[in-house]
Amino acid sequence: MRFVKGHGTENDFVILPDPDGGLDLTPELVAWLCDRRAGIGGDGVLRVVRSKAAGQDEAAEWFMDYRNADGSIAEMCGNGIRVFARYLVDAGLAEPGEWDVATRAGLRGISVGAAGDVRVDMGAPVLLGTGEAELAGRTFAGQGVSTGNPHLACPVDEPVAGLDLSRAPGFDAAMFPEGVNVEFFRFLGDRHVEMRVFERGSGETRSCGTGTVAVAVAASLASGDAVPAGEWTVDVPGGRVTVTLDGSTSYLSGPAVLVAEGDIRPGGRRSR
Ligand SMILES: N[C@@H](CCC[C@H](N)C(=O)O)C(=O)O
Repeated sequence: MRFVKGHGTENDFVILPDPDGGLDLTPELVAWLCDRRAGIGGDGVLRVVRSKAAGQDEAAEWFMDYRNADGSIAEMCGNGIRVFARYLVDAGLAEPGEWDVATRAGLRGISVGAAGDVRVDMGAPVLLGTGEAELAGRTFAGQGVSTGNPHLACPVDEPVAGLDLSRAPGFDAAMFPEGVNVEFFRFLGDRHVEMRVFERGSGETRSCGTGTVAVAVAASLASGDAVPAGEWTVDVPGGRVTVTLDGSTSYLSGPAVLVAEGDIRPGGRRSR
């Protein structure tokens, strides 16, 4: 089985080319692939499959089958879809330009050149109301936002580097019955924030694209904007992305890098 390894602001993925949909991608296989000691290592898996073969929206030729590191399925991945697009162009499966990718959250518009950053139209964020996260005995108020998947974006006054994200934050399961990705963000300047994230199904990661959009929305509201708006610079442990909120949709721009490729030996899986 071939694989490619890539990342977007160090949110890293194992990419599995499976154009005709023949791969039986079990949760156990995903967890092993993402294991940083026994497998290849990654925050998630991107299976690259034709929409037709996956029973998805054929308005887009390709479907991003995204899985979290624990094997669970998520609707959308903002860094993953940019890496997915970079892979398609690199592999000669798509031309540089503008086209859609199908995801479980619907079609997403890609803008990709022959090299460099990739921009994705992330769609219109949906406000989910306010909630609370518990972290290391402290309670943080946050803004719930859906960017195709659920987020709780919590403003803090201190540098985010000092927060203890070694354990999953607590949250209101009645508000987020399917779980939630929790972000903590601090203002650094005019429409400029830093954030850290604890992702549902993957733990703390060095970036989360859908989370950066949720944070931009929450930061805009916290700034007094009646409607989330503006171009936001979001610093994450793995780099920097730009989020643009234009009232009707949102855009995420940032690096998408392929770093390795090779063959997977499923026989290398350890039996417990
Ligand atoms: N890292 C991703 C988000 C991946 C899915 C998330 N963990 C979930 O379960 O919703 C991103 O870049 O958006």
